[in-house]
Amino acid sequence: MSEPNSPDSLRAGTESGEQFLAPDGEVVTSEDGREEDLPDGGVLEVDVDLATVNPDLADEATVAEIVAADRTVHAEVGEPLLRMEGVSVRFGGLTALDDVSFDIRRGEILGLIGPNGAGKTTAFNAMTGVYRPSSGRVVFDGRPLVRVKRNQITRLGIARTFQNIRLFSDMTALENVVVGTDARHRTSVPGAIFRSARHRREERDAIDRGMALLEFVGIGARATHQARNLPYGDQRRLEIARALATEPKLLCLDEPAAGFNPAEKEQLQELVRKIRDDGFTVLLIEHDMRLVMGVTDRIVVLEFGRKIAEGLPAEIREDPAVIAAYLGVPDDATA
Ligand SMILES: Nc1ncnc2c1ncn2[C@@H]1O[C@H](COP(=O)(O)OP(=O)(O)OP(=O)(O)O)[C@@H](O)[C@H]1O
Repeated sequence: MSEPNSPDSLRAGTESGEQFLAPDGEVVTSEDGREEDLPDGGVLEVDVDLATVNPDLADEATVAEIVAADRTVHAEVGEPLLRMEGVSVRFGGLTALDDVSFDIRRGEILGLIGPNGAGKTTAFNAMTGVYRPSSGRVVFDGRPLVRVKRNQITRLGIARTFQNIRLFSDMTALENVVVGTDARHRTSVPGAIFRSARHRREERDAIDRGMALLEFVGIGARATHQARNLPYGDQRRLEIARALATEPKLLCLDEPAAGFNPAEKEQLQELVRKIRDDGFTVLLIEHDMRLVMGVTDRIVVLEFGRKIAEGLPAEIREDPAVIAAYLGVPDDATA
């Protein structure tokens, strides 16, 4: 499903009527294409004095340490974190995903590729709780997702970015990220209103972590810029920072390089590697084959809703079924 790539797509909910997960895990409906409201009636007050932000954030190792997720993950590194087990998704008479099985292993960057209409987005939606499989199941960190509501997915540890950038466009970059860290806060609404010591501490931590996240993705200097005024590439980075703010066990990136020039794609590769090296597991759906081949640890290939190949990038590149599926794609795009 191709998406517009202009900054105009910054406005949330441009896919009319579609529901999506807000950073606090609530389901937000944006039927009329307007920006979504603040979660929980605007409890959030982010009034940031950057002078108070941790000076240690100039140090890359400290930044990486703050950004790393503080979560218990049951899967060991290299073991399956998410399992697609014989998943089929049907829309009326159309089988968009047909008995598809594969694993995403903890600590890897898995690429999910395939020609247009192959079922990538459908698979992505099945594993992020947007679609319930017609048959088969998705198991995430040992827990079947069958009865999990969409608004629990973020809390369970799956974060995603969208083909169509979705940010709080009137908020600053830092505020956008702090909203994401807020998804993991434990303070009650009364706690927030009376600004309890715990709430103040959480707020300070959230701002520290928010700044670290912005540094991590390379836009620390733009912390106080309104999201709508950021260059397109920085908006994409901000989306990734916001997803990381929820401390996900699995980060799903849906065509993060859409609209990027070659230099930006190169930088994105570096960022995705850095995210993996910081202990996150990454699923990458991406059309740009050069980027996919250059950054992923393993690749799963779909065609007409079926898995036709799975393996290391070098194996996938040589796979006759994959080559046949991509016939017509110019050589330089697959190099
Ligand atoms: N909500 C829907 N209702 C009906 N058909 C759908 C729906 N979503 C996807 N499809 C169909 O399912 C098939 C797989 O679509 P999907 O978007 O998952 O493919 P994709 O690999 O992500 O494609 P692209 O690379 O173009 O984004 C296509 O034939 C598509 O038209």
